Amino acid sequence: MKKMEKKSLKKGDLLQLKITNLDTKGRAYGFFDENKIYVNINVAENQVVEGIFVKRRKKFELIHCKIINFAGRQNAIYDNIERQNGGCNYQYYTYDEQLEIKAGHIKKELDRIIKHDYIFEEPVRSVKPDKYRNKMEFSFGNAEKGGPIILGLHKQNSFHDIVEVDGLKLMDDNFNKIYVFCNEFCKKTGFDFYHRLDHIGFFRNLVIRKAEFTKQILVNIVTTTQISEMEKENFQKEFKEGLLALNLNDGFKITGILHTFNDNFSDMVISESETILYGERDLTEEIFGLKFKISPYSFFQTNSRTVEKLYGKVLTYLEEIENLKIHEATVFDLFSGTGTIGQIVSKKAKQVYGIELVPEAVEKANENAKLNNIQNAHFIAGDVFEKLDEFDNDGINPNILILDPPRAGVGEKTITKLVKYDTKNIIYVSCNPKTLMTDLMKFGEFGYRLVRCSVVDMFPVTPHIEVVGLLEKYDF
Ligand SMILES: C[S@@+](CC[C@H](N)C(=O)[O-])C[C@H]1O[C@@H](n2cnc3c(N)ncnc32)[C@H](O)[C@@H]1O
Repeated sequence: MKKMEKKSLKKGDLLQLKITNLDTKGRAYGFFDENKIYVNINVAENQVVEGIFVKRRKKFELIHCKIINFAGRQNAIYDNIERQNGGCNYQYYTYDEQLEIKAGHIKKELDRIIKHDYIFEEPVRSVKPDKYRNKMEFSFGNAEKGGPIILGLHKQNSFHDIVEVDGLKLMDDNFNKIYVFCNEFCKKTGFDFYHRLDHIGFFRNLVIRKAEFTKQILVNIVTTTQISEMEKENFQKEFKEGLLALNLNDGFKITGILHTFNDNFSDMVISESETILYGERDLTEEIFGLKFKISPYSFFQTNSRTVEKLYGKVLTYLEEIENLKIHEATVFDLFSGTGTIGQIVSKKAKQVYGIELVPEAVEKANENAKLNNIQNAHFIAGDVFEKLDEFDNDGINPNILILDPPRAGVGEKTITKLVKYDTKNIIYVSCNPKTLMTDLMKFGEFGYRLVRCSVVDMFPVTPHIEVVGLLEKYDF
């Protein structure tokens, strides 16, 4: 490898770097003169990358990278080399390697903060290592400033640039067909994409969701209202007809087409108003023998086939808690989304109460409970921290807490409130190891410690992984 003298390493230099490892966020790095240098493409250990050396936010980085030595991993390519998007950080690793590395990261982090014995179980594999996503959210934009409109994902490490993703292996063949159609269709309309800086333009996002087990697909096109009535009618008609003419595989059908309008300045996919162009607005998924209506904007785990393993783990931990008479227990399902965990658990427990921030998800949770003939699960809308007081006022106390917070974690303020229930056990489902660690430390201050945990790989090829932990209160 061509090496540079330490003193000559300066901004703009061309450098060749052998990759040492991937960090917990899936970013690859190597060392040059004992300095850690990150690269801005997806690569694996021992591969050699060539790029331009820069210093950004106190970090050393190589940009405009290309791989010049694949270290025998060339055949493991998961996504197009040039594209580098979709979060496919582990695209050069075999599935076994991915799982080992990701589980290893979690174990290392836990060992850093936990000084007692705990059980770290065998990692739970994703049912499918690719084509597993049940939701894809694309953006309209251009590949480079001034370029023509395209539909795709944001290029890795770029706020503005979009890359086309035909063939991305995170999505299945039906999603790809729909994506390709929409990408071509938008180009033919002659309408521009929404430009964030001057707030002008029409196309914003495309969201495709599916219910894996009932074979339903919802296509949701998100635009501004910057279009005349006549243009809108034509657009909607042709868009709908084009989608319905697609020949989908494996018995899947488009059961809903939605046109969402969003004139908000925020970059999030927000619905200010909607028109249903075809069929149903909601999807209905079936897991654990229960039906779940999912509205276009409510949370649902993105890997449907592995979700039973994740929730199954919660159920197993619950059933195996010593001295918990589960049939007599009141369970709090906090951060409950569409009420999936609460309803699955309700078959075992006496009562289940859920709290969820998104009112539409709560509406669906209660509707789903009715649909499934479940009478002992109730969901309320609001912030967990605030809404717990309502249960207190009604004299409702949990025997066990199940927490499945968003990436931000549970947080100190809410934990301080939760520990007052003095439950012997807490089950914590985490999608973000960083906030899991801070929350575990906080729970630790109140006498709770992790007794066992399991990582469940819901997101192959990406750096993300779910962790299910069982906490127990011990006597000081
Ligand atoms: C990881 S999801 C879990 C959802 C559900 N348990 C499931 O598996 O489908 C986290 C949920 O927490 C909700 N949420 C975020 N912040 C919240 C808060 N402060 N209070 C209540 N719910 C919140 C989100 O809307 C989201 O539905």
